[in-house]
Amino acid sequence: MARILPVASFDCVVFGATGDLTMRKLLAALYHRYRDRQFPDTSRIIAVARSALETDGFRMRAEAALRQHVSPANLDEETLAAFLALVHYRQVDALSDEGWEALVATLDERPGQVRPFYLATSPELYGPICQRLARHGGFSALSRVVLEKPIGHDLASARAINMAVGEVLPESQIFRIDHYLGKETVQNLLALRFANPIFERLWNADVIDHVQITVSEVVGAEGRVGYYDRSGALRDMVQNHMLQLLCLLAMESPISLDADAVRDEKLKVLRALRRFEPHEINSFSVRGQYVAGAAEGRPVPGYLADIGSTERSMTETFVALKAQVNSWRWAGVPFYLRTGKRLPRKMSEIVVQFRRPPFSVFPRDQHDLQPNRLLIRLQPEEGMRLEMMTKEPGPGGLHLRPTGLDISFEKTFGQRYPDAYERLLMDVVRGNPTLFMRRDEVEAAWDWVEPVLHAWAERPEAPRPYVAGSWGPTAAIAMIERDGRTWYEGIE
Ligand SMILES: NC(=O)C1=CN([C@@H]2O[C@H](COP(=O)(O)OP(=O)(O)OC[C@H]3O[C@@H](n4cnc5c(N)ncnc54)[C@H](OP(=O)(O)O)[C@@H]3O)[C@@H](O)[C@H]2O)C=CC1
Ligand SMILES: O=C1O[C@H](COP(=O)(O)O)[C@@H](O)[C@H](O)[C@H]1O
Repeated sequence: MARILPVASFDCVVFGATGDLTMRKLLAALYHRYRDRQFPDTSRIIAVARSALETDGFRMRAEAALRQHVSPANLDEETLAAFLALVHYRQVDALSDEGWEALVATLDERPGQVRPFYLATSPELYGPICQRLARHGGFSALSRVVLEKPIGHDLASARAINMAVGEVLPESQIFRIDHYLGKETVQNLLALRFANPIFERLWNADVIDHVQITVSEVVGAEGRVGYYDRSGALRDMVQNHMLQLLCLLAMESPISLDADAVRDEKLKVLRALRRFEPHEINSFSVRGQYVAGAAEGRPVPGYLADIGSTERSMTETFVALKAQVNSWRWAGVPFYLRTGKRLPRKMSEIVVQFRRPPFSVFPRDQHDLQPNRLLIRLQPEEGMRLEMMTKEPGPGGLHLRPTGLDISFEKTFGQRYPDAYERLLMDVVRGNPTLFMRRDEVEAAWDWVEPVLHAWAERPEAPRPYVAGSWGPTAAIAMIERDGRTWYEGIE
């Protein structure tokens, strides 16, 4: 059974409360934690945005969002009503000086509460919000500020944001969230690697041939087109989620699970990533953009139609990269990263492919020996599978075939677990930053992706088209096949 460890009473101020992230994820996350009685009734959720709303009007929106995003099995009317009673709305424009005193006065009604400020707004507002909160006396020793990803648009803007926030708060009170770090299987990577010596002994270039990380989505850019068209897949997914996964796979054992010990090791990986030279970009990266095709059996428009544009857009909705970590452990082991919208299915998977046997006693013309693979599935149905060659049971000679040793977390542990936002929000209240990104990590990640962004910006050719519902441009397949390898298309 998952143990629910209660947290202290808090006033969680959510900036960007009328936005997509709050409505789809944050309210539902807080509701679930309340339903499990993880936080007391003395807590409050103070929703903030520019929209002219009263608390009652916001509660109606919040209720509609919860009915849409919480499964009926988890939505009971009494708990819903009690949860909504904890929600309050304050109208504040982050860029004006009005409304702050009233907001701070609300917080000062309960000075002993933990004060998370969740900034679910565009990153340009992180500095102004923190500076105004400081000026109006909104921060206490129990405050923590949560910054959503991406932090900035490039290295310079990330540094500027980190600087502006760092001027008014110490690093220990800044929580840069990457919700992938809150996913069950992602945390399980630490257990897999550092609680199981059988894997750790094999975790190096002597035994591992290559690693693949795929985060594929069926959805297009719809709903968030303004943001997405300025961002693209490299900034939206690779700079943060995918590099964090790569770090957890490639890092050395931390000296403890202390937040800085873990983050120090991740930082070393980011700094060890081989930087791309401009002339290598075409060999080591592919960018694509979906055109009309199909998703889940239905026709869907292309990206340009989704963003309502008749002109070409240079925004990539797909990216594939071949990364390399310059270290003794990983020398010569490519890490292939691939992510995109409008791919055939929603799946986040890591494939660790081991080397082939150096010599086979089984005649080649009769036995196709597949390499061992460790598949780590983040979603859907979190779990792991070790693929091994086994003899088909029964008489009739020796026939080999790949078989999987499976661990499905749901089947094994059989219960609902808090999702990433639920877990990370509770970590914020506890003041535990282990699963959050430190400033230097974010900047090192930008530093690595920037040469790709620059090289793409300088090239006149648009991202390569791919049909919605396919696995991206054929150039991405060619990129890995040039190395004699193939993309793994997911556990069936
Ligand atoms: N949506 C998602 O799935 C994810 C989002 N993120 C990140 O979360 C953040 C929010 O994203 P998302 O919810 O999609 O964005 P939205 O555009 O949907 O929402 C933005 C919110 O900010 C508010 N806002 C805008 N300007 C101001 C201002 N001057 N003062 C106060 N509030 C303001 C808006 O409300 P109003 O107009 O009423 O002021 C709205 O509530 C972004 O940084 C994004 O990158 C990260 C991961 C996933
Ligand atoms: O941060 C983001 O993540 C989502 C994908 O998250 P997942 O938990 O559903 O895998 C992505 O759709 C979005 O574009 C991006 O901003």
